[in-house]
Amino acid sequence: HVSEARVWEEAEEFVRLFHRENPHAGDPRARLAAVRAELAETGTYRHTPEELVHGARVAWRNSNRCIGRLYWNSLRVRDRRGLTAAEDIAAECFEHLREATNGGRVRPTITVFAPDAPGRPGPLIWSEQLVRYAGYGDHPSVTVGDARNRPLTEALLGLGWPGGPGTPFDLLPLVVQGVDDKPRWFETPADAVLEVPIRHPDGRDDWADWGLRWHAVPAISNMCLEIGGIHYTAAPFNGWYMGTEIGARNLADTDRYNLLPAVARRLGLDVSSDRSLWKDRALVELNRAVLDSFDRAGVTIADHHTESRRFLSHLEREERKGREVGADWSWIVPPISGAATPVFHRTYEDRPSATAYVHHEGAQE
Ligand code: HEM
Ligand SMILES: N=C(Nc1cccc(CNC[C@@H]2CCCN2)c1)c1cccs1
Repeated sequence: HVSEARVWEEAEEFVRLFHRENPHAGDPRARLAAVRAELAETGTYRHTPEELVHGARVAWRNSNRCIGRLYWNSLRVRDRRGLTAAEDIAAECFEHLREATNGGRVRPTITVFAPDAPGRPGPLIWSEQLVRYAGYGDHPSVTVGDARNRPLTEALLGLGWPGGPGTPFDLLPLVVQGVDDKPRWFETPADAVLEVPIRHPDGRDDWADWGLRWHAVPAISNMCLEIGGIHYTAAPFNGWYMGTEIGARNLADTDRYNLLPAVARRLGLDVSSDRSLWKDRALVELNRAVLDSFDRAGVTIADHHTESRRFLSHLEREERKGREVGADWSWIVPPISGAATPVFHRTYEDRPSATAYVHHEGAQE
């Protein structure tokens, strides 16, 4: 809950930033007076379309945990602030996926739905991402699918979803809570989700029979976009994947698909002792498989070396523009080969910003 005085403080800071970074917008004083009046009268204020676009881009530029910020100023913004009903929001989320996927040439995009307003909380998307795989099983160590999504899968079954065929990659429906509404679920249309089969680059021992796959577009849907004191509670955004997210975390973590032992066995590695570094060798091969499979499928994906170099270019360019870049070292450094990437060999200031993507209070993260 934000007090009106706090909203004005952040609104003023944002409007001044907007006019400073967009000189064609002219003198900020008239806009500041209008915002102040609207706030006094209604307890909130509406961003102009241009302010919304710039605010969403600045929030990305301020995301301290994001290594991919070089292209912050080319984010595509889909303004859907008029939508408040769950079915309309779900439909636009699926259209977002189609547009962002773009046949494999992934385009960083955000869709902004109605914000919080006094006495009228904004809509919420319960799903962490627009595309999620089911996690079935009531015992922690025995899961079919993505164990991270066991709570969402349970919630869906509780909402009447019949469940999928029971494969390790069943697509979960999207869960949306419209304004003054209960949460509802919507099956994801097949034409909105592009998936990539993961096979070994050398095709040595055929992994095809394994049935490994991952979806092409990462789209975070459970964060809140805060711009100048206004909270856009449902504003799904996507970029492209960095290979390590899939190969070193989603498919490798013991509380996810936990595939390192199986990969090692298929590679004939000695898994009897840590000293053989079998986990490390399995990680490299799995990450090579992810990058090669996405490349063959013509789907945009970044490797952690290239993305690290881009991030340092971003730091240099922001420095030249007189802006400081905040970053969270523990999230920026990739989960494999850390010291082999340039982002490892320096420190960062992890300073907060008012215009940012934040986790809803009380969220699991
Ligand atoms: C264009 C390609 C992009 C790449 C390669 C990229 C890469 C990443 C990676 C690897 C992470 C860490 C994720 C994890 O470890 O779970 C991350 C975090 C993040 N990214 Fe980016 N990103 C991109 C675009 C974007 C865009 C378009 C936005 C928003 C408009 C964004 C906002 C964020 C935020 C807010 C986080 C932190 C999430 C959290 O706190 O849980 N990124 N990014
Ligand atoms: N490439 C991406 N990855 C990403 C970005 C933000 C957040 C996340 C999900 N983070 C949570 C996971 C789960 C545990 C540790 N990481 C992924 C993007 C997603 C949306 C825009 S870029």
